[in-house]
Amino acid sequence: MENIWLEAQANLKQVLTEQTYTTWIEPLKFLGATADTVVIEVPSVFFQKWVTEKYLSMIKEVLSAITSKNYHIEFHVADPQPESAEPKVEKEPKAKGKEKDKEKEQDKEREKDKEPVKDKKNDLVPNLNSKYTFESFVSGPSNQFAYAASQAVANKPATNYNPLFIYGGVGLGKTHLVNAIGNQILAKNPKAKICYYSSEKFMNEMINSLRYKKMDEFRNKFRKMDLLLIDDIQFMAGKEATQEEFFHTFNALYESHKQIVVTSDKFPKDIPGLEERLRSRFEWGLIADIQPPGVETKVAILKKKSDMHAVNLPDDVALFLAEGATSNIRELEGMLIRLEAFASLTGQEITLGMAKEVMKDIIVEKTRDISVEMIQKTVAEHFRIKLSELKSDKRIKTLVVPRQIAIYICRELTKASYPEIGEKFGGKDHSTIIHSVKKIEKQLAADADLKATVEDIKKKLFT
Ligand SMILES: Nc1ncnc2c1ncn2[C@@H]1O[C@H](COP(=O)(O)OP(=O)(O)OP(=O)(O)O)[C@@H](O)[C@H]1O
Repeated sequence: MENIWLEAQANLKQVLTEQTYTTWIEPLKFLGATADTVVIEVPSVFFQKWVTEKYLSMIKEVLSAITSKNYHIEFHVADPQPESAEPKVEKEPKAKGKEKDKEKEQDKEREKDKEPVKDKKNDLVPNLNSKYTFESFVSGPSNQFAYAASQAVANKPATNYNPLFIYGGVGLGKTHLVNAIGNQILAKNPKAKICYYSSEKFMNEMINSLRYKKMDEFRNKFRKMDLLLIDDIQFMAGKEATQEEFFHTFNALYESHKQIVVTSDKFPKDIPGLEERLRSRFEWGLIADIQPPGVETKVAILKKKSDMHAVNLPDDVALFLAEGATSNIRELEGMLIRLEAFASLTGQEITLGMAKEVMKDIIVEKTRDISVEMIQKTVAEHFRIKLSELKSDKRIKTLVVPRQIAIYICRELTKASYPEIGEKFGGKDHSTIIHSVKKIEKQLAADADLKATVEDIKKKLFT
């Protein structure tokens, strides 16, 4: 059994980054095994908690791939002192104030493995994520404005677009773009003083500086920057003292012609609790948005990421993932990594069948959450018609087509039966529902506009 454990570790080494492997998996020691349990020694309680949370399911998967058996894992703590032997993991490059999905947590964990750019000539090591570059960013219609603006700023900082304000929904690439600006400027000028901060980190550091009477140090640090990147400014909303401090930092940098880049999940005017004077300053420069990506851009991102991981991702699989995912690219990446891990752990090529199997919980769960009512509301809004009209029996074309589309999507994305759908569409007979579904199915094969409309509505449902 010990050999099996060593093989499992070797397999995990293939799929985890080197740092994750050496930090979390290598220190795990095989102690013994019974018929259904493997006993593993972990250095500390903290270690055990972390490995259980992050890697236990993966360890079990690998063991079961090797032995075709499902083992329990029992941890034995070598040093039961809580928190001792806590491995030194690079700190999270950005702290967030909001709870995000599990996928994001896993993603954050992976991000911790990424080396910050280190430069000995620079007294302040820029805490940029070196993997977030323009080269690794896929531009498409949804993000090309923000992409071009970021490149312009990176090429000529503090010239035309100062500040640059990038806004967009969760996981759409804002952090990636601001880091890309920093990385490009740093590549050209390794002495450039660059600082990437989440607004939460800015606030926490300010509070600490106040507490330990180090405000001068805090202020000077920011005010000597050539480039200040502040991520997720919306978290400063309602925090008056932080906004006040940031306002002065902003002015000092702006007046000395230093570049400021800010990101947010909303347009400045739509951030409640953001002071007017900051809002108006954000509007002095350029405001660029990132919209949710279309399926083509999602496919391109998947292809790029899989190429970067040197993994062959067939086109049909990329399309399957792109269509099944929401617009959150972090979630899309999570799916890809899961698939790549599965393929690597089982030694198989990635195929559509495998992807469907591996993603079945993720993609089905999502479809299960969609209700007939949600579909009706989304379709009615999309076509700007009343909900009552959508459900009615009126036979005018502007109502019939949306109604049939809504019925088709209900059949595709919910578990509702034909009679149940009929019931929710004003008590229609199930044969009417079948007719609508068939009609749209047939037209979809030939009508690209209809296909785009259905895609668009589905995208809205998943966003
Ligand atoms: N166009 C893109 N090309 C390649 N990768 C992308 C693209 N957009 C996003 N990503 C990837 O998706 C992940 C999430 O992106 P990022 O963290 O930049 O999103 P965000 O908009 O800052 O999210 P949040 O709202 O949570 O702050 C990152 O790993 C990033 O590399």
